[in-house]
Amino acid sequence: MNAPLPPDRTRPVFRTEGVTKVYDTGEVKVHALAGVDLELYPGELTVLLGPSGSGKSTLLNILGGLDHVTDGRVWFRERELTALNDRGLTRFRRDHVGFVFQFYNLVPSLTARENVQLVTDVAPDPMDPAEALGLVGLGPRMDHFPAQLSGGEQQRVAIARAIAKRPEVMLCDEPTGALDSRTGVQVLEALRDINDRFGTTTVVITHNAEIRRMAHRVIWFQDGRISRMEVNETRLAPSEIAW
Ligand SMILES: Nc1ncnc2c1ncn2[C@@H]1O[C@H](COP(=O)(O)OP(=O)(O)OP(=O)(O)O)[C@@H](O)[C@H]1O
Repeated sequence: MNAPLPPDRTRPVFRTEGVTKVYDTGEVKVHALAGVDLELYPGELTVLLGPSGSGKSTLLNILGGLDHVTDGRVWFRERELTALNDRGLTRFRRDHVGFVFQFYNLVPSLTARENVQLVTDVAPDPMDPAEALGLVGLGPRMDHFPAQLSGGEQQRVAIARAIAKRPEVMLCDEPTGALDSRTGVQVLEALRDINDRFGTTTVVITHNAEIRRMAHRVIWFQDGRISRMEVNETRLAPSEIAW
């Protein structure tokens, strides 16, 4: 494998302009995002940090086409996501985005391979499920059911499911949140490996500040705004990160 190229910062994959999100629950209005201007670049692995409620998940859901902005605009390459209807957003998600959440959302009655196959059956240019599971180190466990796998292994099945459709972006919300540090490191290694191999633009939300050391870029949120950004001159491998 050739050494992965550094992110190309001339042509963003995502661009947001003045994104705000207000949740109006009747009695109270919650300002989840209060004007976010951001660019994310091809091949970049970005870690989002910030206190609980600072807007990280809201932004990730908007980038992934799972939620709508209240104001502002979002582009995926040349396409304006904020101009798409629900059907357009569904197609965007299906064709371009792999999601990984804190809880793995695997179907318990299906094996690892069958869980991945749910996605590969409907994707235009998928990997073989066995290949995707091999990439996350689960080749030998392909025919096991979720209940026969550890939390870290189940999360790696979820990652295999997300990458099997060869998405350009991976959006990961607390992917290690339910895991101990040893299994968490294996999950981060799988994400880093996918990012290195395929140049998949990857966003990882975490509460664990140490994880920022594996990122190309770290973005801090505070009160619905970006409060700080930092490019890592040197990155650590997940195995060098301890928490
Ligand atoms: N569906 C919703 N309805 C009302 N308020 C919401 C909804 N979703 C999120 N919020 C509020 O929006 C704000 C931002 O939430 P968000 O989940 O984006 O924060 P976060 O930084 O990801 O937090 P955490 O780290 O705890 O996951 C919070 O005040 C939250 O309570």
